Amino acid sequence: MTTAVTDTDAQQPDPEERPDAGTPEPAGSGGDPFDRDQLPAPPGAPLRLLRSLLRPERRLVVLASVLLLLQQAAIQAGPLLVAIAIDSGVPAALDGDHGPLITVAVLYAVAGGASGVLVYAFYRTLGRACQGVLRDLRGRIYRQAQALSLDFHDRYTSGRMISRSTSDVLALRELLDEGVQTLMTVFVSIVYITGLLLYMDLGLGVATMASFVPLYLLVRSYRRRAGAMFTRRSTAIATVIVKFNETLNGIRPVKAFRRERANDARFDELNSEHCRLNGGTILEMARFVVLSRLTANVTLAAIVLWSAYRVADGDLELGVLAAAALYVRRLYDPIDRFAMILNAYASASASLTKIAGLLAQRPELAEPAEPKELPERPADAPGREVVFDTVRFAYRTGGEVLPTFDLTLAAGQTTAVVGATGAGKSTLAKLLARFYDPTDGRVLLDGVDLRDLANPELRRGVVMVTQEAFLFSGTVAENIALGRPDAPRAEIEAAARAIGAHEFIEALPDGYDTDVRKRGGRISAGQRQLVSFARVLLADPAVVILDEATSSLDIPGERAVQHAMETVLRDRTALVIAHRLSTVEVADRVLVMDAGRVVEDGPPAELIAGTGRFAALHSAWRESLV
Ligand SMILES: Nc1ncnc2c1ncn2[C@@H]1O[C@H](COP(=O)(O)OP(=O)(O)OP(=O)(O)O)[C@@H](O)[C@H]1O
Repeated sequence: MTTAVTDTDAQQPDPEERPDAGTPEPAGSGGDPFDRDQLPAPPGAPLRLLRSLLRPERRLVVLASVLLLLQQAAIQAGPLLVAIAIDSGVPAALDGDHGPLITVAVLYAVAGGASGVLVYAFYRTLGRACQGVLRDLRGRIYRQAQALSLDFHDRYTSGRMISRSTSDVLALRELLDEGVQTLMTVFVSIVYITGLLLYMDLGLGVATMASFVPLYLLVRSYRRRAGAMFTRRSTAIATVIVKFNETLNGIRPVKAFRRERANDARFDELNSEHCRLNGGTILEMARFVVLSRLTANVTLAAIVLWSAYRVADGDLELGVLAAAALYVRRLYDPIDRFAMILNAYASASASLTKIAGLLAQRPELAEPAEPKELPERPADAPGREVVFDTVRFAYRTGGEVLPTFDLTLAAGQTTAVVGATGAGKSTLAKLLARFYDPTDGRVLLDGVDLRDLANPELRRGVVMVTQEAFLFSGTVAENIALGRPDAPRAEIEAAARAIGAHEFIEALPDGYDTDVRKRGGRISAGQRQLVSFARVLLADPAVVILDEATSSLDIPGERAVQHAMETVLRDRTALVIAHRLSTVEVADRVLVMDAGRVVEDGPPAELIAGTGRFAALHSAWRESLV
């Protein structure tokens, strides 16, 4: 994949968009899935994703399960010991034999202590496994974000991507941090308690099991009602994040056009929608808590009453009644937390579905299975030949931009491309940089199709410098060495010197080691361009594509950039989207584009001497300079 040495796209505001807050459609229900917050994923993808995330942590999960089984065995022994104390210990003590009662008391204390230690070990072990899952998931989303093509990003927008890696991962974290532990504990305790009740008294065990039926129905209805709400809530929060991100990305136009009030109003609307949906989920939860508590209390009362009559009839021992009351209470105790867990589960499963949809996208610009090598070239060879061979291209979301395009750029030649806005200049450059693949035809570098080149080979071959030189966090030296991170300092400095950036870099607080994002490391637009040119010089690609900045710099700044640009273009094949007369004048060849076609092509002097569009453009340019 071609390296964009400087990247403006990351800073461009997203197009205005509104991912259907509150009205989610199921995936695959027609229309462009990119208009919705949820991309379609193959059936069962969320579950497969979860399994694949858990697989590397399976040892920890098994260990945690064993610890939980032991801990629950210890804690659930309590009521049984109480029953033994009441039914055997107390009568023996009344007869003067205190042994059984003391033994039971000691066992109770030991079980309590062991349960404490085991629960700590269980939380620690499962916590480690969950952290591993989340780390893996964040890594996958990040790698996927980088792997997917520009075409994907144009449509998906960075706000949604951020929402996937923040609020959606957070939803999963909430489930994993607490929910899973509670869920496992509840499940194991149900098994133990039911088993113990059945062991102590068959009738009690069966009655308790029967009481699960209404609870199960309640849980099922809650899940059904809350599930849809959670999907809508998670879409609504994604919309809030998208809006926030868009405003921050476009903070300059926001200020320039005084959009603050209008943005506030729109943000309030989205924020309120999220709050409304959040309120709805809370109400659902309250309903569930009330109904489930009612069911639990009625069941408990019924079981105690029935058991009391059986004790009175001599059919049941008093100790067993006490133990049964304790067990049934324990059984229903986590019911409140259960609602929270179900919430966390619904929220996490909505998020997991969205993440699975994103991860299911296949990068369109895949690396070739059998990459080809570029032909050897002498060290002093001036670049490589570029051929657009019957290329046609249409963006996914628009009509054809380049209808059947043929063009050869000779090795070492600098070609300036000019033309009206929307003529297709940037599209041409992006095809050469392999940000996109042609819809039809081929782009060849020294006779090799760009699609057949492995990423490192392509990176050595073609580099594109976009308009606003983007600096990544890190030092100036690291920024220059972006295309060759292992370059020695001497070479980094040599590149900076050749470009004319050395002096200003030396004048920074820490010279080449100045962090560009820290105080004192602020670098002007012209200086950023010089750094990005030094980057290209150090990466030394055979072909360089330059999208010249339209913003005018001051005259000394412009001269410095012009000089640096000439250094970068020397001895390579260059395609420059030119906005300055001085650039066009140093080119070997000028292409005038109109509606995706080359309408004039020739050396600048020849075109200027003619009567075509470039001659007219050129004289208008000259007049504007006078
Ligand atoms: N990501 C995209 N998705 C859909 N259509 C696009 C996309 N980018 C550009 N286009 C369309 O392709 C056509 C050519 O655009 P392109 O950016 O190549 O023109 P340009 O000559 O570079 O214009 P400018 O000088 O304004 O940058 C335009 O009609 C534009 O609307």
